[in-house]
Amino acid sequence: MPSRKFADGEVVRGRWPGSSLYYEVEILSHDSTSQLYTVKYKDGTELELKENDIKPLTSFRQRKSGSTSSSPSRRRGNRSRSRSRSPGRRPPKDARRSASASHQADIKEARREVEVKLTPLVLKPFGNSISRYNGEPEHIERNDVPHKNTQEKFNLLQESSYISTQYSLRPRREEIRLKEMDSKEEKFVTKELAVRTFEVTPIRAKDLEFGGVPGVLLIMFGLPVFLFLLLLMCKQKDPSLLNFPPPLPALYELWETRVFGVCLLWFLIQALFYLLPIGKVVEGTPLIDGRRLKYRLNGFYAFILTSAIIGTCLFQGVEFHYVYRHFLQFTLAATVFCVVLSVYLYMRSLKVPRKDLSPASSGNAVYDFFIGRELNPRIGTFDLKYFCELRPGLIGWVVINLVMLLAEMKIQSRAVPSLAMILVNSFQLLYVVDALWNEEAVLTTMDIIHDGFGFMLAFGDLVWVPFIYSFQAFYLVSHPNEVSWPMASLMIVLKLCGYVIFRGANSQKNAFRKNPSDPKLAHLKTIHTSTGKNLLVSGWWGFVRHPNYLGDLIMALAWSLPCGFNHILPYFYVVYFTMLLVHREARDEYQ
Ligand SMILES: NC(=O)c1ccc[n+]([C@@H]2O[C@H](COP(=O)([O-])OP(=O)(O)OC[C@H]3O[C@@H](n4cnc5c(N)ncnc54)[C@H](OP(=O)(O)O)[C@@H]3O)[C@@H](O)[C@H]2O)c1
Ligand SMILES: CC(C)CCC[C@@H](C)[C@H]1CC[C@H]2C3=C(CC[C@]12C)[C@@]1(C)CC[C@H](O)C(C)(C)[C@@H]1CC3
Repeated sequence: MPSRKFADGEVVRGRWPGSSLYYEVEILSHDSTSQLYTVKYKDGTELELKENDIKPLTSFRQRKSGSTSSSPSRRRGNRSRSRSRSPGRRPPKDARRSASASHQADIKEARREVEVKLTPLVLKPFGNSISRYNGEPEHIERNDVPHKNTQEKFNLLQESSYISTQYSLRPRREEIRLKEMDSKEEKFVTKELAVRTFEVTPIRAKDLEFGGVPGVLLIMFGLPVFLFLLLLMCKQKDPSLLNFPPPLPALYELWETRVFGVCLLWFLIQALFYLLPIGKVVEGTPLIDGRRLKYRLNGFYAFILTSAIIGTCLFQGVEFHYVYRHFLQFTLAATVFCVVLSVYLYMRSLKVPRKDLSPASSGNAVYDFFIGRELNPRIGTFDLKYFCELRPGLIGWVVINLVMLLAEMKIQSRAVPSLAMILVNSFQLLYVVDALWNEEAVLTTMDIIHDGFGFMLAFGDLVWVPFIYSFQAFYLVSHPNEVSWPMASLMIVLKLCGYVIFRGANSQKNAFRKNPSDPKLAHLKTIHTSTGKNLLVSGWWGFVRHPNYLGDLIMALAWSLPCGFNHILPYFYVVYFTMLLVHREARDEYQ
C-alpha cells in the first residue's frame, strides 16, 4: 500500500483547485485507492485534494501584508476589519461624492500614483465588468506604506481587487447569503474602480488582440480574399486542394448593382421587423457607468415573418435560383455593404463620449476600425450591433440554405432534395431557430459585452456567417453525396448530443449571469475571480472548461459529415470553428 505523507488531524496548507493559492486546511481522511485527501477549510468547506496540492505549514513564510488570514472565511472577516480602517468604510453616499468632478485634482494625482505604484495589477476596463487579469500571478502583494489620501483611495480599490482575487468555495446557498449582505458596498467599490481605471489605464501595444495592427490588417484584407477563393474552389468540378488556385473571374463580373439592391432591401426588411413593437423588452448587463440598455426580443417573430414572406414568394414562383447563380456577386455586395457600414461606425464613434467606447478599443485607428470603437452604437433605440448579430446574417444563412436546396433539385434534376441536403438544412435550421428563440442569451456573449461594433463583427455577422456557414449546402449542390439511413441516424444522434450539451451549458450560464441567486442553481458550486465575478465550476461547467464550445463543435462536425469524405473543403468550417473557439476561450480566460 502506498504511504501517505500527511496524517489525519494535521493542519497544513491546501492548494485551491485551479489557482496557485494555498489555504490552511485540516486533513480529515485519506483514500488509499484514489490517493486523495479529504481536507476541511476553516469555513467548513470540505474538498478532496491530491498530495501534490498539499504543503506543510512550515513551507510558507508569514505574509508581510496586513492580512494574516488564510481561509476563505477568515479572509472575509479580515476584509471587514480592513475596510473599517480604510476610507472605504465611509457610507456609499459620501464615497460617491469623492468620484465627482469636484475631486478632479485628486483623480489626476491618483492617476500619476497609479501609473507609478500600481503597475503589477494592470486594470483595464473589460466590458461591463471592471477589471482585467493581466496574466500576473493572482496573489497580489498589498502596499502597506502609508500614503496621501488619494493613494489610500487607490489602495482601497486595489484592496478590493485583492480580495476579489481570493477564491472561495462554499455551498452556493451560503455564497448567495453572503453576497446579498455585501452587495451594496461592493457595488460602490467596483463602480468607482470602473470609472477610474477607465480613465487611467492606456492600453499597451502588447494588450492588443488578434496580433495587433499587423494581425487585424491581415484579417481585414485576407478574409474576404480567402472567402472568395473558397467559394471559387467549391465551384470547380473537382474541388481538391491540388486544384488550387481556382480560375479567377474578372472583377467587373462580380459587381451587379441589382444584387446590391437586393442585399439592401433584405437589410431594410429585417430592420423593419426589428422595429416592430412586438416581443418583450429586457435590460442588458450593466455598462461601465452603471446604465443598462434596453433590448427588444423579437428575433423569433422576425424569423416567422421572413418565413411567411419567403413562402409567399415561392408560391408566387419567384426565381430563387437567381441567388445561386449570382452567389459570388451577393458575397461581394454584402462585403461592400459591410465596409461602408464599418466606415460609418468608425466615423460616428469619433463623436461619442469616452464612456460609450468599447473596452476593447485602443486609440489606434486601424485596430479600432477592426475591433469597433463604440460599444453599443445606436440610432435612437435601434441597436446596430445587437440587430446585426442575430438578424440579417443568421436568418440570411437559413434562406441561403433553402436556395441551395432548391438549386440542388434543379441542377441535379431531383424531385426531392437529397438526404444529405435535408440533414444539413435541418441541423443548421435548428441552430438558427435556437439562437433566435434564446435571443436574450446573446446579451451575455463577449461580442455584446466586450467588443465594439466595427469591421470584425460587421463582416462576421453579415458576410462570414451567411456565405461561409452555408458552405456545406453550397458544396452539395455541385458535389452530391448519398447518405444511407443508418449513417444519417448516427449523424442525427451526434447533432442532438452536441445540441443538448450546447443548450444545457448556455442556459445554465445565462441563468447564472442573469440571477446568480436563482434557487434552481443553488446546488452549483462557484469560484470567485479577479474580475469580481463568479464562475460556475460544477454542473455543465464542471465537466469541461467550455461545455458550450464543446457542444457547438460537435454540432459543427455533425453538419459537415453529410458531405461525405471525398473532399476536405466541407470540413473547413470545423477547422475554422475550432480555431475561433480556441481563440475565444483564450480571450475569455485572459479576461
Ligand atoms: N457558431 C459560431 O460561429 C459561434 C461563434 C462564437 C460563439 N458561438 C457560440 O456562442 C455561445 C457563446 O459564446 P461566447 O464566445 O460568448 O462564450 P461564452 O463562454 O458563452 O461567454 C463568455 C462569457 O461566459 C462567462 N463564463 C465563462 N466561463 C464561465 C463559467 N464557468 N461560469 C459562468 N460564466 C462563465 C464569462 O462571463 P463574464 O465575462 O461575465 O465572467 C465569459 O465572458 C457559445 O455556445 C459558442 O459556442 C458560436
Ligand atoms: C474575424 C471574423 C471572421 C470573426 C467572425 C466571428 C463571427 C462570425 C462570430 C463572432 C460571434 C459569433 C456568434 C454567433 C455566430 C458567429 C459570430 C457572429 C452566434 C450568433 C451563433 C448562434 C449562437 O447561438 C449565438 C447566438 C450564441 C452566437 C453568438 C456569437
